[in-house]
This record gives sequence, structure tokens and C-alpha cells, in this order.
Amino acid sequence: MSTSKIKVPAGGQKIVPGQAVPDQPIIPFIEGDGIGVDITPVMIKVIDAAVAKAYGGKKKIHWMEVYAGEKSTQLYGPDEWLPKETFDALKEYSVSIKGPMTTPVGGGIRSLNVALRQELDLYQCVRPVRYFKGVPSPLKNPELTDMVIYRENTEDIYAGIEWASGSEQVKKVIAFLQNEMGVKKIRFPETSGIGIKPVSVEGTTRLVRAAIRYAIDNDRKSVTLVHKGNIMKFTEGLFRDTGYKVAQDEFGAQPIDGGPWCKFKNPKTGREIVIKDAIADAFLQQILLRPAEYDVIATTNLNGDYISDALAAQVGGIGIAPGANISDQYACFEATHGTAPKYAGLDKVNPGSLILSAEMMLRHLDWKEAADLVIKGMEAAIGDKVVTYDFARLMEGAQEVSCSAFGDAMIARM
Ligand SMILES: NC(=O)C1=CN([C@@H]2O[C@H](COP(=O)(O)OP(=O)(O)OC[C@H]3O[C@@H](n4cnc5c(N)ncnc54)[C@H](OP(=O)(O)O)[C@@H]3O)[C@@H](O)[C@H]2O)C=CC1
Ligand SMILES: O=C(O)CCC(=O)C(=O)O
Ligand SMILES: [Mg+2]
Repeated sequence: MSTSKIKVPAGGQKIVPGQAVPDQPIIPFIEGDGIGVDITPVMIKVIDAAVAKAYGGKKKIHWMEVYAGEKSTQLYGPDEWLPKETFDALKEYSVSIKGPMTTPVGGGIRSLNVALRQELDLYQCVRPVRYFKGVPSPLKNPELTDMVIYRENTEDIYAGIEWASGSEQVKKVIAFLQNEMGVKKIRFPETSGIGIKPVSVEGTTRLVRAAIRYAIDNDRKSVTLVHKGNIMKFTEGLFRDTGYKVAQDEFGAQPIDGGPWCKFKNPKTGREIVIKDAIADAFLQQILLRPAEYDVIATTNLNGDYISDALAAQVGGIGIAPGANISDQYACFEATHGTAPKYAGLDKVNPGSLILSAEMMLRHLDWKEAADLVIKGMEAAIGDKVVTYDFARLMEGAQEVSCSAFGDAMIARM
């Protein structure tokens, strides 16, 4: 039986949802697999420096390591990928940050990242995509890409409801579909695996509501519902139809030229916000060719996963792509990228994604001054062409530095 491995730091306080953030909050972090060992300590060092500089010691984060993934199996036992006390801590302390965790392809464990999002009901995956001047990009005008992805984070095929080809369960499911549901279109029933894609009105409503509220609070021009509703009518199509209904019922949006696009006046600024939709395949070419036409993006889970990496590439790659998983109570910040195993332990990769995820966390705490210093350090280091390998290989005259040296370069420029 496992006993507690988590050491609660002395002197810190819990963040309680609905109450003011204490000056000395305890923030749990998961180091992460693969490059987690490289980027997580750099993120902590950079954030501590920004907070110290911004508040002169009045505010300070008390970091509390909690365990998941490979490190957890080493500490708690071979099958303990996500110990209960980790879940409990993430809930008890409300705001947390994590490094990436490995998910094997095909067999093996299901995604721990997805399990965390589902267990904490972190239904908004928020991934801002913005350009930092000087970052190498395949686009002529990368600064025109300025979008915020709101990816539904608890439903869709990520629910993990699927049965393996040849299993007794899949035979039952296929027999049920053929005999009781009149399904005749499973092309190779003897060897098919089957997956289920739940998309609900509740799940879509809360996600689209959050995206529209973000557009209102941040004076954005439009919210685009991205879906594949022409093919998956009752899941992706439901997402689109529900999204428009939320805009009309909850925000008073009125149809433009008979709809389905609609618009309403931002109650905070008086400017118009347009709610529109795009089919996912066409959207992926539009964001490359006409990025300026898109702003806030609300989409289903799988689309959001693909769109996140595609959009990140437009502004320099997933080395600089931050994110947050948010519910009405909890927030767990994490980068868009994964464990990049070939670079693990080499002190080589770009810590920018996790640092910018922590910058989002500072804004979530309303520690704006520290967040601004993080951005200042990042802009100045990139502006001086002091960058990690991923940018250096595409930049003229760059000084390539290690993961940890990039963190130090940021700190020196705050
Ligand atoms: N939230 C999470 O924890 C996530 C976990 N994963 C998991 O991560 C594992 C590996 O996935 P994989 O498909 O290889 O995707 P990764 O995102 O881990 O890496 C793909 C490539 O992206 C580039 N890259 C990633 N991170 C950085 C960084 N910090 N700095 C610079 N470049 C970076 C590298 O490109 P290059 O080779 O060109 O240098 C790398 O080879 C899988 O098990 C997957 O399930 C994946 C995504 C999210
Ligand atoms: O959980 C994983 O392994 C992958 C998740 C992922 O790619 C993402 O959330 O962007
Ligand atoms: Mg992904």
C-alpha cells in the first residue's frame, strides 16, 4: 500500500476558488515525462524570478511537487500512473501546472493527460496562438496569426470508448449495430475496431459560452465554430448548431443576412462580435491563407488537437505554444507539445511553451505585473536572437543556447 509522497511546503497557503488569491500560494506541479525533466525546472526558475522582481518578496509561489506518469511509477509502484493523492492535491489546491506525459500508441495505458482533464472536468482547453517578433515562421506575415483556441476537453473520441478489433466486446457491439440498429455499412465487420464519439448539448454549450465570454472580455472580433458537421451530422453538426443557439439565446446574437452567421454588440465595448462557422478541412487551409479573418476558435476535442499544432507551426512551432485546462473550479496549465522523447534530459528543447503556460497561470491569479515581466524577458531574448535549437536552425545569425540558458537569458532581460 502506498503512503504519501507529497511534501506540503511550509509557509504557503491554499488557493480557494471564489476567494482572493493569497500572496504565498501553494501551487502543485507535475514534472512530466521525457523533456519534462528539462523544461519544468527552467519554468520554475523563470517564474520565481519574475514574481520576485515584480513584488520584491511580498508575493511568492510555494511549489509543491505531485507525481504522475513515469516518475509516479518509480515512486509509488509499477502500476501507479496517477495516484489518488495527486488528483486530491490538484483539486485541493485548485491551480496547478504540469509537464507533458507519454501515451503509448495502440496498446498500453490510456492518456494520463486526458484522464486528468476528465477527472477534474477541465472542459476548456485554452490555447492562445500569437506571434513573437523575430521568431522564424514559414509564413510571410506570421503576425497576422492571432487566435485563441477554445477546444472542448472532455468529450468526443477522447472519451476513450472503443473496442479492439477481434475482441469479444467488439463482436457484441457490431452484432448490436447490425441486428438492432439496422447498420449495414460496416465495410469489414470481422476485423473492425469500433470507437464512439459522444458530443452533447451540455458539453458544447459550456465550451462555446466560455469562448464567447472570452471574446467579450478581450474585445475580440469573432468566434468561429470549427466542425466537420457535413459528415458527422449528429456530433460535429450538433456542435455547430448548439454553438449558434448559445450565441442567440444567451448573448442575443442576431442572424446576418438570414444566418446562420450571426452577430451581437459587445456589452463592454459596443463593438460587434460575429459568430461564424467553418468546416474543419477548409478551415485548415484558411488559417494559412487568410489568418487575419479568424480570432477566437471554438471546436470539438479532436479538431482542437489538430488545429493547436497546425496553428502553433504558423508562429514558430510547438516549442512556444502554451495552454490551460480550465473548469469552473480548477485550472491546470500545460504546454501544447508532448514529451519529445528523443530530446529528454539533453537540456536542449525550448522551455517557452511551459513558461508561457505559467505566464497564463500568473494572469489567472491576477499577478499581471509578473506575467508582463515574463513576456518582456521572452520578447527580449528572442529579439536578441538568443534562442534554443528549434528557432536557431531557422534563423540567420542566431546564438543557439540550451534550454536552461534560454531561461537565464529571459531572466537577465526582465
Ligand atoms: N499534454 C501532453 O502531455 C501531451 C503529450 N503527448 C505525448 O507525448 C509523446 C510524444 O509525442 P510526439 O508526437 O512526439 O509529439 P511532441 O510534441 O512530444 O514532439 C514532436 C516534435 O515537436 C517538437 N517539439 C516538441 N516539444 C518541443 C519543445 N519544447 N521545443 C522544441 N521543439 C519541440 C520536436 O520537433 P523536432 O523533432 O523537429 O525538433 C519534437 O520532435 C506521446 O506519447 C504523446 O502522446 C503529446 C502531446 C501533448
Ligand atoms: O495525451 C496525449 O498523449 C496527447 C494529448 C494531446 O496531443 C493534446 O492534448 O494536445
Ligand atoms: Mg496535441
